[in-house]
Amino acid sequence: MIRIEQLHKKFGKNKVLKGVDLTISKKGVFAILGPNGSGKTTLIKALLGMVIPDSGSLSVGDISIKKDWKYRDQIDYLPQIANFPANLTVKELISMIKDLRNRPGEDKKLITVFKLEPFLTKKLSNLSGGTKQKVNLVLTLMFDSPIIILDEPTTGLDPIALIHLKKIIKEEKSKGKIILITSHIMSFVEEMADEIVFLLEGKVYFKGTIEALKTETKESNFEHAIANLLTHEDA
Ligand SMILES: Nc1ncnc2c1ncn2[C@@H]1O[C@H](COP(=O)(O)OP(=O)(O)OP(=O)(O)O)[C@@H](O)[C@H]1O
Repeated sequence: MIRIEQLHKKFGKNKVLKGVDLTISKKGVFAILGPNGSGKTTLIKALLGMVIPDSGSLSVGDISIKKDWKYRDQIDYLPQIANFPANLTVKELISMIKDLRNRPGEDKKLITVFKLEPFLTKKLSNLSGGTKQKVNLVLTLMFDSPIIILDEPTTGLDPIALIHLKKIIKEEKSKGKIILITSHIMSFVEEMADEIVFLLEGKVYFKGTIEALKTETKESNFEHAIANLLTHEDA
């Protein structure tokens, strides 16, 4: 259960979140969408305690974020840009993250799925972008937490890795988890998301299923339905 009420956040004069209300009470995949700079990452970071809101309340699993930081242990988070320590090997990084989280972590299956064995002893600075993203995914998905937050998970992935990622997301969903995803790849969103949360002008402009969005915008095509929301902004 995630509950966000009247969340406000500005950076200097830039008011990014202007009263976001969002409740997610059931399992499923929720796509946080919105144009560049609409505050998707800021919202996610607020949920993780990495951005301190100016006002509003956030709770995860009935625990208010302000009162107790232990809630973070329930969340597995994939950052949009992973800044890995350049001189560590993949193996060293995986073991460091396990130590930091003080949890065992099921990395072996993920390493096999993403074919990372040949890279385990390689330094992170020597990996390609897509391989780094696969490592990023292993670090996130190895801990079986009830909430998963993936910020642009498809970045740099080849088609085979993408198929595996989609399979993993579906498996995690079937375990009853809440999965939040941001992505600009509409085909990925359409295939994966149970609900869309569309941020615009600092608020949740639309929340509902893809079918509901299509009905509301009178568009049978998902990409056009999203574009329709944006056209309304310009109007
Ligand atoms: N630490 C920060 N300091 C100053 N401004 C920031 C900071 N973080 C984000 N912003 C600004 O807040 C706004 C929202 O950024 P955010 O990264 O949340 O958007 P986004 O919806 O995730 O965008 P994108 O789709 O491009 O990833 C942008 O104008 C950004 O420049």
